[in-house]
Amino acid sequence: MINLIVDLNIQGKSVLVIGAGVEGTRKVKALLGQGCKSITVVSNRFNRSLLNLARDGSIKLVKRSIKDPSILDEFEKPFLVMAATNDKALNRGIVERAKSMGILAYAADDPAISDFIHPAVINIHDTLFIAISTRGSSPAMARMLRIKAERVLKRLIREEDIEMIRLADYARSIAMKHISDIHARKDYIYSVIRDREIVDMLKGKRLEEARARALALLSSYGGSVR
Ligand SMILES: C[C@@]1(CC(=O)O)c2cc3[nH]c(cc4nc(cc5[nH]c(cc(n2)[C@H]1CCC(=O)O)[C@@](C)(CC(=O)O)[C@@H]5CCC(=O)O)C(CC(=O)O)=C4CCC(=O)O)c(CCC(=O)O)c3CC(=O)O
Ligand SMILES: NC(=O)C1=CN([C@@H]2O[C@H](COP(=O)(O)OP(=O)(O)OC[C@H]3O[C@@H](n4cnc5c(N)ncnc54)[C@H](O)[C@@H]3O)[C@@H](O)[C@H]2O)C=CC1
Repeated sequence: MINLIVDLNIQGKSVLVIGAGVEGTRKVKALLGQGCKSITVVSNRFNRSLLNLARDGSIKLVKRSIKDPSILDEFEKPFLVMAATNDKALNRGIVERAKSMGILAYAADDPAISDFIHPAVINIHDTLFIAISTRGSSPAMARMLRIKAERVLKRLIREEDIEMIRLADYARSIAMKHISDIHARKDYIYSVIRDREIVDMLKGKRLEEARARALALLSSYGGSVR
């Protein structure tokens, strides 16, 4: 299997999750922080944690014993369908039907037919995300290597690197407006992230000073902000 690793943006999109057991619940929880327009869960039973999420309005539950993939026709066309029942044939049928309707589709038990799989993710301060995928060969190894890599990466990637990501985000948004040449913008960004003074300021948590220095560097690349 060959997959293109991407970082999927589902903000403002509607998602339909089918099957609300252990995996379905995990998928719903992963979707919660993604700013989806709606998360609808269809299943013949629901656990306490999903019932609570439905009560506070975070998700919508539809209790239904599903016979076949035509269940999809009963809903407004979502952006993404995630099949997570423990019935492999049903999951496969749902994915096939969703695909034929032009909907992005995933089955928790079938990486070969899914449009994507979930890698193991190292989340560093909600700013840097490192994905580890074995492309379906061994989820357990993806998890184990995630834990191993986490120990090393959390030492290697320091707080000032994370602060630098935030500063570079600020610097490049300014550069987009004030430096017209793309090559000059690139040189400018590298001058910011390699600047010893800025690195020291970030280490010392002097964030305002670091921003000011980043702004001052603009003038050497044809831009200036008054
Ligand atoms: C294809 C994929 C589809 C997808 O879900 O996207 C998939 C499929 C399946 N997983 C199964 C089992 C397990 N999954 C885990 C754990 C994780 N599974 C994840 C991803 C993926 N799992 C995708 C491939 C990713 C890749 O290859 O790299 C992780 C990385 C990310 C996440 O899910 O968030 C997360 C770790 C997160 C973390 O800790 O960092 C464990 C370990 C444990 O629980 O301790 C086990 C038991 C041991 C084992 O089987 O390895 C089975 C049932 C097999 C059966 O019936 O026996 C299937 C179905 C099948 O393969 O048919
Ligand atoms: N992606 C991953 O990391 C993993 C995937 N899996 C796979 O995910 C699948 C689901 O596993 P679990 O969540 O542990 O199972 P589960 O038994 O906890 O949940 C299945 C859910 O689907 C519902 N369901 C089943 N048939 C239905 C129907 N016809 N109509 C309505 N609802 C129906 C059940 O009521 C239940 O809520 C399995 O096929 C398993 O192989 C399992 C472990 C990890």
